[in-house]
Amino acid sequence: MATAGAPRRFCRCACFCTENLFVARYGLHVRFQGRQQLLRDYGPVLRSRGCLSSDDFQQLLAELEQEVERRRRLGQESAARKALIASSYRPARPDVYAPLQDAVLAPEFRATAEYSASPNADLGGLLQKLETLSEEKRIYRLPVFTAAFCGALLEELGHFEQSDLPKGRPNTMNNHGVLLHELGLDEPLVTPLRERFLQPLMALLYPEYGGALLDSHRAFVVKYAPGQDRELACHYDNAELTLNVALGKAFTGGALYFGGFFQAPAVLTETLEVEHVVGQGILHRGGQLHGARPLGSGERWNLVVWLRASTVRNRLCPMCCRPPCLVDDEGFGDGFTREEPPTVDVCTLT
Ligand SMILES: O=C(O)CCC(=O)C(=O)O
Ligand SMILES: [Fe+2]
Repeated sequence: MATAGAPRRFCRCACFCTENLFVARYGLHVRFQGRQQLLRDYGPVLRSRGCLSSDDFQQLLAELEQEVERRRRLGQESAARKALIASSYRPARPDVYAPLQDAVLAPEFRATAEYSASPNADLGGLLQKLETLSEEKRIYRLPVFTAAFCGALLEELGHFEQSDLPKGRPNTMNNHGVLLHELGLDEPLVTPLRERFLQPLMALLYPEYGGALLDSHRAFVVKYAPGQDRELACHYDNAELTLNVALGKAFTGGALYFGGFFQAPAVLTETLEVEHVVGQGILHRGGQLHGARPLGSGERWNLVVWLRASTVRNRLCPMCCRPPCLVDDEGFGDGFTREEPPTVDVCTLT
């Protein structure tokens, strides 16, 4: 039976501080446990990518040690930024922080979610309402937000960016953008979006990836602009499922590309290229390898929601592919829990 009241504690996996450290200069994700291990595991590939002198290696070591330190402090620093923003930031668009109104959602999105939650819904019926970008890769697209809401959100995010408040990085590969929970947008916007609209859809589309059991998320906006991040290397997400919505602005280039599935047998799959359509969201499995082509001109802002199901990830951490070694964390952490989610006790009122 559900125990009402006590907020759930979420955790991360200890591998966060040792695995998947991204070295942009050499286009490589590495595991890092110290100098000897790095040399042993990555010496040849690092040399082939230009890490030649002992100075190069020394610099790489220093960067990795710094990144490990940053990751160790991340949860606490993020909570401190959130508190500071809550106490001193004045939004340009307070309307964006209102509890999720149906009017900000594209009518097609509302109708699709409503259909998915209806008793007779099935996958075939849902697929008729989505654009299938790849049947084999199970990648779909549909309108999510109205153009007016995308504009309002961009205005608000731009205003926050201009402020002198501290900003967290969206993830370990993107350097520019905004973490929506730090801005206070999880409770009014992202959590209801996940619970009321995304979950019914994901339950039909990806049942074996926890689509019906989503219980947390990490939501952020990535920003690409000349002189800032321009592209994103191929990766998989720390998520069971992902929603990626194009918010604008005007830009050329920056298409997403999708390869095979992480850890799937290396079959020859063709790369799929997807152009962005403002207001529309792409749905994919977190383990689908993907990246972003270089931006040509303009600015590209996308809302990315990494959707997590503790029941699935508690068994196997998607980043280290081992049973997670749990470390208590702030907020939703990385979506792991020490217990299975409470089952809801359904009372029938007669
Ligand atoms: O550039 C994008 O829109 C994709 C971002 C992405 O894949 C991620 O942040 O996980
Ligand atoms: Fe991603």
